[in-house]
Amino acid sequence: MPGLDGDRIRKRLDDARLYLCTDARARQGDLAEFADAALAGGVDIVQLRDKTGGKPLEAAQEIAALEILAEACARHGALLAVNDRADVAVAVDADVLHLGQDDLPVAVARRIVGDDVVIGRSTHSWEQAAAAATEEGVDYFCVGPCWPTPTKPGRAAPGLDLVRAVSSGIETTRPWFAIGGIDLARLDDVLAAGAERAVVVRAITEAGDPAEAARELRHGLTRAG
Ligand SMILES: Cc1ncc(COP(=O)(O)OP(=O)(O)O)c(N)n1
Ligand SMILES: Cc1nc(C(=O)O)sc1CCOP(=O)(O)O
Ligand SMILES: [Mg+2]
Repeated sequence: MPGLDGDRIRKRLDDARLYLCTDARARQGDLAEFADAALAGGVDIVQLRDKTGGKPLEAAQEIAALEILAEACARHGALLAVNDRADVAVAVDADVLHLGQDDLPVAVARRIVGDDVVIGRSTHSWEQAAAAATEEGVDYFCVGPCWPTPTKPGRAAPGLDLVRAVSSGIETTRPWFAIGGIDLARLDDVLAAGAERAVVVRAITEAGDPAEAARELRHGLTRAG
């Protein structure tokens, strides 16, 4: 929720279970309606991630879409996340900035966004996850892909083996999320591997009923603790 201080954002991050990444271009004008539905279903964090056709959004389009998502997140008490760009996160007063291994270094991003934005990191190996669990400036990390996914073509999947290894072998107070190929049918396997939080794209963006899809996923995650 834009306007929260870092402590409150970190508390909400701790409580978060279901994280949605959504595009904007493919939604053809229904971004607000779609976001409201997903949030009503129980999504805790919404990230704008639009790489349709392999091309990121232009900054002006990205900010316009983020303003729509910011209003929806404010209506539902959810956190707004920006992907990749620290300048855009500042521009829209986002709660969260998500960085991959090839994005801005965390220390550089932290200097740009300050302490009241939480920073997340993608990880795809034990070494990267162990680093994200301790690196200064990182608030949460993601582990995956759990399965190969068309949403991130070319990204080799370490699979649930990595989720199991992180769950049993990395002691951290930082929240971490499983990602990649997760849907309702696979959720029990993700939970059994030791994850308590999940990031999804298609499981909600491609659902006929995004509110119901989010509700079922959130229910599964809540049941697991
Ligand atoms: C919550 C979340 N987790 C992972 C990613 C992937 O980040 P990255 O590896 O930088 O790839 P792109 O999404 O930027 O293509 C993410 N965006 N969000
Ligand atoms: C954006 C992204 N990052 C990943 C990672 O492993 O870091 S997997 C992924 C795509 C996840 O999409 P879906 O839920 O549609 O499979
Ligand atoms: Mg990235």
